[in-house]
Amino acid sequence: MNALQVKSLSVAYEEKVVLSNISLTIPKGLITGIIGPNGAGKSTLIKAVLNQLPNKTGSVAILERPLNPKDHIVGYVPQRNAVDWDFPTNALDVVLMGRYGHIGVMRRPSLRDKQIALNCLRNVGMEAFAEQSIGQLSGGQQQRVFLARALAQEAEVYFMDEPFVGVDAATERTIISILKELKSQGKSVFVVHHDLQTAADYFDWIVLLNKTTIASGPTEVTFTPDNLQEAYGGKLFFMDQAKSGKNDL
Ligand SMILES: Nc1ncnc2c1ncn2[C@@H]1O[C@H](COP(=O)(O)OP(=O)(O)OP(=O)(O)O)[C@@H](O)[C@H]1O
Repeated sequence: MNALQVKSLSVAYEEKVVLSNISLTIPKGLITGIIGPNGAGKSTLIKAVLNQLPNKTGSVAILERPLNPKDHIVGYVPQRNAVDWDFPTNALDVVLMGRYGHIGVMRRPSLRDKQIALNCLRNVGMEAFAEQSIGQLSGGQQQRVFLARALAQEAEVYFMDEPFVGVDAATERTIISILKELKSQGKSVFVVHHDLQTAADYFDWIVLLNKTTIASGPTEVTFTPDNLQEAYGGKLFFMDQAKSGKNDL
């Protein structure tokens, strides 16, 4: 079964076309990295797949079906800077929002929902911060809370937009081990990622993007100097520089 199938997807913001003729077929049960330079359209691709953008053509299927908001099969972790962290709420309530797909926005969460939410906070090492205002958490702690919210959705396919940005090494390890745990449960995870040094370790499958698809396939096939050169153009360096860490593109 395929986790994601995209056919001839194009997206424009007003007149400006930012994604052109994207076609992808990605099997279920993998951790996929979506990689490309700034402005390549990585976030736009996720938003288009999640039906959040009006101006698109082409088709998208998740687990072989068009996205149906009532299915709750998709979990989303937005970019951290896309979230209003001054919103007056605590960490537990943010995680409970992940349950709304199951309980409905008008109903009160049950004890079981609260237990699931607390469990998810525990999984990301944030149980002790359940009652803390989200605005008072550090960037990495906020990211962990958002990951917990996605876990609370109990989705089948996860889309995460740069979950490793601004987090320390311990948080990064926590996040990657959670992604691997999701994979071991047969779930599929899509991650927008910038760090080429870790990409080959983290991902089973890589989509290289620059306004259109440069490559999509198993990491060992797609993550090659030629494909990276094509995706990053003149901004690219050499693979051995990627390995030495001089890769912050
Ligand atoms: N709401 C918007 N209105 C108009 N243009 C937009 C909007 N959002 C993104 N764009 C443009 O679309 C293009 C793709 O942006 P997008 O954020 O998808 O790229 P990205 O690959 O995720 O970039 P980054 O790595 O910098 O986060 C960029 O040129 C950006 O300026």
